[in-house]
Amino acid sequence: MDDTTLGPGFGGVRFKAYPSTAAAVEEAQRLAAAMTLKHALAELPYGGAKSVIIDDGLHRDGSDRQALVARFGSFVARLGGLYIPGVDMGTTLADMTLIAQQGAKVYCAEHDPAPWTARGTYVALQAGAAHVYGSHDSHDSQSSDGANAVAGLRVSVQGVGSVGAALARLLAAAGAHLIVSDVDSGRARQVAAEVGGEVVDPAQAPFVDCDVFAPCAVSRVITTDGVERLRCRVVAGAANDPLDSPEVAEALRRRGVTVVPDYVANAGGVIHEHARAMGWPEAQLEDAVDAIGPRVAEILRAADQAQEPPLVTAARRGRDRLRQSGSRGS
Ligand SMILES: NC(=O)c1ccc[n+]([C@@H]2O[C@H](COP(=O)([O-])OP(=O)(O)OC[C@H]3O[C@@H](n4cnc5c(N)ncnc54)[C@H](O)[C@@H]3O)[C@@H](O)[C@H]2O)c1
Repeated sequence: MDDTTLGPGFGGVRFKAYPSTAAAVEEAQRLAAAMTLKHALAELPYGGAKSVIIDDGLHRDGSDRQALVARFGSFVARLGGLYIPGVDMGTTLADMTLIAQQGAKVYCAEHDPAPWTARGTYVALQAGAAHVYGSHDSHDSQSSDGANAVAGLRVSVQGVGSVGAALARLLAAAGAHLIVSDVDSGRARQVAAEVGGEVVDPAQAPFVDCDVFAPCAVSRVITTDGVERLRCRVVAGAANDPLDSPEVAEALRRRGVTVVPDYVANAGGVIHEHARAMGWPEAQLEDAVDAIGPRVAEILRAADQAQEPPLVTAARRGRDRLRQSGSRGS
């Protein structure tokens, strides 16, 4: 749990192997802090939280996995609604149902948020591409028309799971050239065939010759050492926490690489969950997710003006919202 100023902590459950328990805890803390900012910037009534289940290789499938997820669910139930879990890398809708069966409130048990996360990431990527490369529509440099902003660009998508594959399809339909990668090489080949793209080694995904790098898998994929090796001018993807440190954000800015803040780009999924819980009509949900595009464009312009990384601008705006909301509540 990071912050509950705006409401109960809401954030996904990540099921993944870690080099140590400390590394798992650190990742959960960093991701929870990003969830706080994500909800604040998307104007949602939730706090920031995240959880990880450490994959020890013994509980990946079948009844062993079910027992582990159920145990996790009992723990969440004891928190009495303070934490609302949802899906994240490595967890499924079935896992959320199992957690709910232990008495916990969950999101994502009935509807997969991934298509909405992909849609939001897509409009965020368009906004990043329009900001750096301009829109192909000369009348409106802030055009939200994806075909105009991304047509002809080379986009490297790292991780073509639920979100990455959907994003790749949207980009291909808009005329982008796709370079796809995944540690599951069969999946990478399948998606590449579908979108008419090429496959590269996942470790090389950030460094291939491309205009946009879209991290859609694990966290902290761009490190200080990697900054000089990037060839794109835009980083915009769904992966949470893609930069290794704040220093990397500043180094990228100095190098002329625009990083679209991850927690602004990938908010489509949480907006979708809130919309379902509130019974919003489809058009209201679509509008709220598509509003990510103009929000990103605005943050990028403000960051340029302030000569700071967009992540710094976005974090300040998120904290301002928390402060305003905290003082209204007191
Ligand atoms: N699902 C959502 O709605 C949602 C919402 C917000 C943020 N995100 C973030 O987006 C990212 C992807 O989420 P997802 O739901 O698509 O997960 P997923 O588990 O469906 O897909 C992840 C994919 O990445 C691949 N992968 C794992 N490690 C990799 C590596 N080192 N290099 C390349 N590929 C690798 C996996 O094989 C898999 O195909 C995660 O960082 C997640 O936290 C997802």
